[in-house]
Amino acid sequence: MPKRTLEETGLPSMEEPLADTSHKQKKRKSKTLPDPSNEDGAIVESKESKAERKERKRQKKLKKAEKVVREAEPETENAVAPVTPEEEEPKYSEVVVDAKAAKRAEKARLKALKKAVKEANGETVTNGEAPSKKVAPATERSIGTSIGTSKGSALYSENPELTALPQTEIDTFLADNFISIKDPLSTTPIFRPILKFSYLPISDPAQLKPFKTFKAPTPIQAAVWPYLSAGRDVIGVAETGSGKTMAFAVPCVRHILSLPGARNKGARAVVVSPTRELAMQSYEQISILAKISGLQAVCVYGGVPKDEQRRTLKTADIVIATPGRLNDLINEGCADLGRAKYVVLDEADRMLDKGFEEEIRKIINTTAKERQTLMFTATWPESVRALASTFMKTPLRITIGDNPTGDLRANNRIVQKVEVVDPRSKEFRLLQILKQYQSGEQKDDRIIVFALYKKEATRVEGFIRSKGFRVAAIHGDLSQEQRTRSLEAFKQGGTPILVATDVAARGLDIPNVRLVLNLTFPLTVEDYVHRIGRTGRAGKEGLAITLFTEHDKAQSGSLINVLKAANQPVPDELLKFGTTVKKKEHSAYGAFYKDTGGDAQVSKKITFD
Ligand SMILES: Nc1ncnc2c1ncn2[C@@H]1O[C@H](COP(=O)(O)OP(=O)(O)OP(=O)(O)O)[C@@H](O)[C@H]1O
Repeated sequence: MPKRTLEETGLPSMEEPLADTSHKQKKRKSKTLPDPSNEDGAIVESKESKAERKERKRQKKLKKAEKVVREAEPETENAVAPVTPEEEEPKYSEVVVDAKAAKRAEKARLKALKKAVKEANGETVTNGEAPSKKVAPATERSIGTSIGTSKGSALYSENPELTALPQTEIDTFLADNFISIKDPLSTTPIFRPILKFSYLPISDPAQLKPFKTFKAPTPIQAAVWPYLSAGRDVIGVAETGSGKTMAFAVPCVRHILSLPGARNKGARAVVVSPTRELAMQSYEQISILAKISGLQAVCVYGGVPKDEQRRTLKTADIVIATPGRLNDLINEGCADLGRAKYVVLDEADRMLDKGFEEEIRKIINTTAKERQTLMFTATWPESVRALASTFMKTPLRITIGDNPTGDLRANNRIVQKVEVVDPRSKEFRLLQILKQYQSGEQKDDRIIVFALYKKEATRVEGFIRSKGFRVAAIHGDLSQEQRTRSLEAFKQGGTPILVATDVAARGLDIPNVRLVLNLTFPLTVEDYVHRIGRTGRAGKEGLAITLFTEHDKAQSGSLINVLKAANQPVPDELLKFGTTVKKKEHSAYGAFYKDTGGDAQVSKKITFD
């Protein structure tokens, strides 16, 4: 296994101009020769050479510190080649303009190195401050900004008001929201969560505009923003509807703004989404932030002509895309991601699953080597974890919810009802439920009915319409135009019922969906969690009804675990199908089985403003 280099740790490099004193060393030799003007021929040191001796000692110290860092770093399988600075990155020598400033900077660098060494050893660096069990003291946090950053990328310094908050407030926030931060570089969290929008490291207050209707950052936003701002690779796992899009969008814009060079000259960041509709939705949200800062975004997805996408790709700073069309455009030479250093996989477990994995690998291989890679999702099965790490550099995993191991959890504000039914009585029951939830004052309430197959969705849509309900459908047998029209009609309220396949299971953020009805159970329980996550979003309550038949019994164990973890009732008929959980299989990592006995731990409710 290759050893990690110091640059991979994000620590300042010995190769940087300030540390390069080899020319001085040569000079020193010539200056310490006997001085001909000195009669006894003794070696006389000039004032300058004293300074140089100091410099040599300092260099020795630095080397020693670097050695300790190297030895303290764990070996990782996904170690990558040292970062090569890009032409456009600022040269350290340009930043340091005079000798005094250079000295100061060098002193700070040495201090940072020492602290990083201690951190790498798992020691708490207190620097005179009271040590904390949960979040490192402020001085250490600011040192941490240099860890894991790609060269020249934006560094994060904590807002002084946040630094001044008592540690108890931080601890309470972390505990109340079940925020777990697993960092291979530090045993204690380096950064405090950004508890208020005003603590965000942004210079232009106009950038806070999109948040004016929100009370505070959601837990995932608060927890990931500092780390993403510091340039770290992050896996963010948080329940459906908890604001993950803004969690990666805000640091994305900040990252691009921190880069030198002109804007609107091509891709600096790329966000990959599994479905066209989700890509469009993320594009809309990201565009709002981007425009405020004079940045341009483009949405690249299949099923529509390429011309406009080709044209916009030439100038757009942020590319939001589905994998197939993006690869098409890369192959055509119309999408150049060579300077994209901020790479996001949204719905990451889906993107790493069979079918998408190859596409994703191709895309990531065309992005900048020294990129920052982010993965966000509400479900993080073991089957993709090892694969994910091959794309990332010492990633942190930030999990929201009382499942620090990243177990499957549904949103706790969703009431989940499971009815075990005879497959032949499903349509009858569907009709009963629609009548119950779409009568009188409730007639405009939004309901999503999930089917498994495209043909099934077409048939169910026709059946519902024949009973006099206003209904639209979204699935892969429809043209993109029809899909967009259906979704728009559902969002606007013209058709309150939407029949969908799993193309609509993930990510779609449609306000006030009253009920999600699973007419046919999905292929995986992860998909179940995403489907029901279309209701109960942004802190609201939701309802999901699932018709479960004997055909779905292979999933009963996993479903029972999800129900129990969310403190939901488990019908006896469901228990009869058994509690064995078949772990998801990945082509590269195989399957294994686990009998849980259905005793998943019960999770607690997380409050969400
Ligand atoms: N800080 C906040 N406070 C309140 N609402 C927010 C906040 N941030 C985002 N939201 C809103 O929460 C809703 C859900 O956000 P988003 O779609 O990003 O969720 P998500 O976590 O990505 O969900 P999913 O896992 O289903 O993709 C959106 O309507 C968004 O505008």
